[in-house]
Amino acid sequence: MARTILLINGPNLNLLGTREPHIYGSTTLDDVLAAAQKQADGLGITLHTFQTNHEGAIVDRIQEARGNVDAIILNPAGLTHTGVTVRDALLAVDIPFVELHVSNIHAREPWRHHSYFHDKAVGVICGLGAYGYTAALDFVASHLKLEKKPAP
Ligand SMILES: O=C1C[C@@](O)(C(=O)O)C[C@@H](O)[C@@H]1O
Repeated sequence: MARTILLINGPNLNLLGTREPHIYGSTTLDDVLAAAQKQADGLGITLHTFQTNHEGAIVDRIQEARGNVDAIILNPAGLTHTGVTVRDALLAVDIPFVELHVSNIHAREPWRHHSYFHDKAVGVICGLGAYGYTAALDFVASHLKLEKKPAP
């Protein structure tokens, strides 16, 4: 069972709730994070959250997580379709992660169908709206079986 979880939200997700609400809904990122924190408290786990509009900052945050985070929940946002460096960082630190999208990327433009993460993710959640964050946290906290890894 994962004890410390890092939730990362990529570019433009700071605008969740006001950004294209017909696609992403009206729940704000603050709402999502408050609900996730409450859920984590109930599950008895530590939740760290991080949002940035900068790819390199995500790489830095993933590197910092090495050795002190059990699992990552990642909404890579637009970097889903371009983010080789974020993929490389996840593989480098070897922390299991769930890929999450608020919208169903497979029902959208063809270029959104490709993800640089899906083949390495433990699982992919997409199209469940803000509930996807609840589902991801519940899965990671309660169901993800973690193998003990030797310290780097
Ligand atoms: O910014 C985003 C958000 C997204 O990751 C989602 O949560 O549905 C889907 C991406 O294609 C898009 O670029």
